[in-house]
Amino acid sequence: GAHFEAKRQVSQLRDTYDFVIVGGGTCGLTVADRLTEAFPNKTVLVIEYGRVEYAPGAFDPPQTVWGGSNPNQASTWRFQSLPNPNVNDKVATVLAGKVVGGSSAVNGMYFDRPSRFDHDAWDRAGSPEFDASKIKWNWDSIFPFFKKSVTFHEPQPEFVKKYGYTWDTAAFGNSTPIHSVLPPFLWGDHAIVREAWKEMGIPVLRECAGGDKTGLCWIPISEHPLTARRSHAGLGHYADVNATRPNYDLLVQHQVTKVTYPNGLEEGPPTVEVRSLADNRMFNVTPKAEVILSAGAIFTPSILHRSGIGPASVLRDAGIPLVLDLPGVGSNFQDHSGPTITWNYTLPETLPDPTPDKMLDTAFAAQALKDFDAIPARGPYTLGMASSGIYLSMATLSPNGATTIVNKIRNLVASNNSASYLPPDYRSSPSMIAGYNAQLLTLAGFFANPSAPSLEVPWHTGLFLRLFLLHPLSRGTVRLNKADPLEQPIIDYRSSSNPIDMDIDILHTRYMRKIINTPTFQKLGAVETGPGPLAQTDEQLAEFVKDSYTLSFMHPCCTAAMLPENKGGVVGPDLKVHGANGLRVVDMSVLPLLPSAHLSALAYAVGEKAADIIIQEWS
Ligand SMILES: Cc1cc2nc3c(=O)[nH]c(=O)nc-3n(C[C@H](O)[C@H](O)[C@H](O)COP(=O)(O)OP(=O)(O)OC[C@H]3O[C@@H](n4cnc5c(N)ncnc54)[C@H](O)[C@@H]3O)c2cc1C
Repeated sequence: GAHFEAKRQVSQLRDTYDFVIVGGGTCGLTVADRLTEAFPNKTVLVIEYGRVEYAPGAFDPPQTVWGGSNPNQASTWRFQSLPNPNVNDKVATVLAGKVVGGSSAVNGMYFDRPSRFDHDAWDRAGSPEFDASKIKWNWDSIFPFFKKSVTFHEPQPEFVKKYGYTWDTAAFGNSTPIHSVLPPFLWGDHAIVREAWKEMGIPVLRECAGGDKTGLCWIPISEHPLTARRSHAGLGHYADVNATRPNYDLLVQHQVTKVTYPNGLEEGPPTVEVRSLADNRMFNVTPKAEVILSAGAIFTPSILHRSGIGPASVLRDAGIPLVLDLPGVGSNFQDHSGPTITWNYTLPETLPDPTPDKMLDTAFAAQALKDFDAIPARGPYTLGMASSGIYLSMATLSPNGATTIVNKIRNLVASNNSASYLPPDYRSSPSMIAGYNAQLLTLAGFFANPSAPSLEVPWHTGLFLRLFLLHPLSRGTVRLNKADPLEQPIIDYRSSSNPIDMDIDILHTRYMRKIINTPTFQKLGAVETGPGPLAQTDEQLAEFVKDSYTLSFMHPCCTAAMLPENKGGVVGPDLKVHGANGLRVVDMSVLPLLPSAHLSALAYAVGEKAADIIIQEWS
């Protein structure tokens, strides 16, 4: 099922649809699958910008196993942000899938889940306004949908023995053609860093997908257990189900430009304006039931902006007539980011075999290809971007540091000064300021909580560790490009615009560099190269952080947040846009806060829960 055809082209569109889903990505196809399954008599149209493509995995041949991004990757958007003045004017590069399957078809396949605290915070952030809603997004309410959203395949006993894999099947539902595995191969040095982490006192956890994840985790990757080829939404939620769903239509290579309310916002669902990429022809589709925006955290706010739904001042500036003033649209932008520490082993001959440089050996590389094409597949090409990760709370890795940071955040809120760190174009919005203050207090609570992670470090192979700032305090924006509003929006990360983020990055660096002194690293003659032994003061470490900073780990989110309107929210717990009838958002825009995990497992779970909400409403 790796290659598949779009079922219906534009000439075959039906006269009417019940649901129109904008964006055939991770969330959009999950919802489409569930709606067409639950409602055989209702029709669903998914409109997708990209096309149907084979989507290779993170290391699908013929590329080398250690080199950069996959040259065979399915189509992606590549966005360049504005420069970030607080990080040496660096520009973030952020990708997103432009293909059926969306970002699940191009991502690194690392398949971790957030912690229970992330989800419990969503409910708290919506309180008291959302308290009356029957729909909850706390951990207990979303966990069943995490389980439902993936089929986990237990590793073969030989690999359990070889690598020491552990897991808990109770965390998985195993009823969906979205697959995850612990890979049948790890590079020799994978065990080195795991061992060093244990020596640092980091607890080893049996399973991290059940809500509790402060410790050292095995992380599954999203691929098929037999072929080791990428498992993604375009396969699991379209190709694998579509033959039995005459009510499921997919229209590829079409861009949704905007939604309109010809009879006013009360009279939904809106009309969807569509542009054919082949000939620029424009046409409209008006569903009977709902429009669901699932274009991702960068394009969903752009569609809303073009529709006149967004911050009044921003729309005025862009020359777009205001339909609905919602300051949160394209605001509250967040992404994971962080510095990278590096080292050398001065006794490299003692590293356990095999190491990735073996791929330069013709016989080893040829065998790797053969192993990848075997059933079940084996060897280095079965890997995703990482298979282990640590998730540590600030209160554990630096109790004093955490107290200082928590106090700084609380003082910032108490002194009414937090707005000065917000983007200028929403600094004066009372709802955005109220929402930001509530978020800051929630994050202070995370940092004080010994069980809520603040730092993630995923691990694969090599001589570097990337230190993910899981909960940034800085907020950015996604705004229309006035020169060409149909193309890429202007993305402003504003990284470290709240200086406390830099304090946290420094604290994470100070902690993680201790790995060099562990017995395992010392046995290998490990020498720190970044930050390097000369960097000791906060000022020196700040320079290191800026120099080595990755501004985006490709997890843009939160630009149409599930929050009350008076806290800068765009959607309610039912995912309906505040004040706009028949319009929902279901994608990574709706997160109020970045979670302590990469986003794809969460995107599937949000899609599953959203589908459940919609099904209940229309049953
Ligand atoms: C390179 C990369 C690496 C990543 N690595 C990981 C990882 O290892 N692990 C992990 O968990 N997460 C990872 N992520 C993040 C994760 O995959 C995404 O956050 C998640 O898949 C987003 O899901 P979504 O449904 O919000 O959006 P998407 O899956 O991106 O779907 C949006 C869809 O909307 C379509 N679209 C956009 N605009 C329009 C329009 N106007 N009209 C019609 N269609 C439109 C797009 O083409 C796309 O198909 C990575 C992401 C990227 C890009």
